Amino acid sequence: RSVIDERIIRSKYKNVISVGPSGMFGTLIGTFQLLLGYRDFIQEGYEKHYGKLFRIPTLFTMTFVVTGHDLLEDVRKASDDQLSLYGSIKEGMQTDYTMEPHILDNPYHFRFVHLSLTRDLGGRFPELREEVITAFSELVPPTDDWTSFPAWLTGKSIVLRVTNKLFVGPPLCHDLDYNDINDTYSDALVKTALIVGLTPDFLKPIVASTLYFYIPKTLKRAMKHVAPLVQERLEKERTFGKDWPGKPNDLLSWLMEKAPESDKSVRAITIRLLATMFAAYRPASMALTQALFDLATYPSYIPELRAEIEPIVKEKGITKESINKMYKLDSFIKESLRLRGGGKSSMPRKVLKDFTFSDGNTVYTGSTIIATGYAIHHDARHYPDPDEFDGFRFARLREAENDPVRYQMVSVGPTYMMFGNGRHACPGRFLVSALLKTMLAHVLMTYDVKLEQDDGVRPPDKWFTFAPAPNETASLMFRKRANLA
Ligand code: HEM
Repeated sequence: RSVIDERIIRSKYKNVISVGPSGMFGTLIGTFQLLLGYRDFIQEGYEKHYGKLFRIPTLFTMTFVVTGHDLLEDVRKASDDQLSLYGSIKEGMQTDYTMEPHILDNPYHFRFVHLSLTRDLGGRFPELREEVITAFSELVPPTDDWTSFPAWLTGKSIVLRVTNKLFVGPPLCHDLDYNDINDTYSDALVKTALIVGLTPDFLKPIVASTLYFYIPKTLKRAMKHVAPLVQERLEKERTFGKDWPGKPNDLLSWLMEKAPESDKSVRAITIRLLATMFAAYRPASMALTQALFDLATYPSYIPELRAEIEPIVKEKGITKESINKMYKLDSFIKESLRLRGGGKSSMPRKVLKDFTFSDGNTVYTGSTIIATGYAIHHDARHYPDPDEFDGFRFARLREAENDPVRYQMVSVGPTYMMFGNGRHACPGRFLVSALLKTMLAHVLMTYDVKLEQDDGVRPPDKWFTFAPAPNETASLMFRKRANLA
């Protein structure tokens, strides 16, 4: 859209509350503030105009922030052809330039998470638990003396390995180079998307091709690992038939079988593998690292968590059923997610058709709307002492209301936005809840954990555009649990 079109569209919005920069120079500044402090406008708007729609202009886009229960419900109920998650990912991740044009016209790879992963979770749990235990024993070997491990790197490595067990299976899920490629690819995507996103449309192809070189390079590296595996599985299929004995139940098999014929090349399959991993491992690694930081920062929770976990594990071991009973642990992790996550910009939706909210405001085609999970999670209307870490907050609510479902980690709603809300709420949350509880239960049973510095100060989060991320450089200390034989 030209700048003139943009100004005409903006004039239609003059009745919607405006927050942040205004006027031509204001919007120019606003664009730079996107990188520097744009998220503060979102917070400011939320605090001043709670329950209303407000807009924040930048040079190339108009972002609308939805606040309060009723407007969030409007978004939840809207159809995909009005408000589109994929449209906003396409724009936010600049997928035409960073992944594959049209990848989000048919994101069939996500259906693996919706259909296969979640449905088979119970049956697959024992192998996942084994992978968690082996990953910890190799990456955090229990020692008699305190040993320091880089928290973010270790958290990422464990999550990549366990998730890749479900995506490509062994031995590739243990391959350090392949796991590193998944990490590098995600990092390259985020950085490239940010720069291309700030570039005017007519320059995007040029800018993308300049920056793009390390995405194809990483893709080629990944294809070198995936190609022989595809070949091997195709040969087995030719020899033993479609359902050959020992056929792995993973994303790779799923893609080889379910991808449209035009997408059966190694390249197309590898892109979908990497794209699914991008959605999965980064938020899951952040959640694990943050929960470990919280365990080390607030050690007073450890005895009560152990008192909950130990008898359950003694009776049944760590199983899908037994982790369901660990509701204090569930509460602890959920509180960590609430306090550290959500993002100032969450649940993004691209407006594909003019959309009128229940308060009468209309947003026009081409705009973007967001909610602000971080502000919601830090709002005293929803959470008393919202900036405090209260590990058993949700466990107490569950007990007080005798409601085993409403306050669990996987339950979504307008006051808990970690996994979004509505038909696009994260389908991986059932897996991630099972994984995080298994990991934390294993850590509590096997190790003592503490901060590297004995000052009780939690390593500060690092903000990247709209969302806080765990401290990347801090380490955590582990040792074999004191009374463990
Ligand atoms: C703590 C970890 C995770 C967090 C915080 C998280 C968060 C989210 C959020 C906020 C959304 C968008 C929801 C919306 O806009 O309404 C989403 C979507 C999605 N997530 Fe997750 N996620 C996590 C882990 C995972 C994992 C492990 C997987 C895969 C195994 C996964 C797969 C997906 C997919 C496929 C979508 C797109 C849903 C759709 O197509 O409708 N996520 N996630």
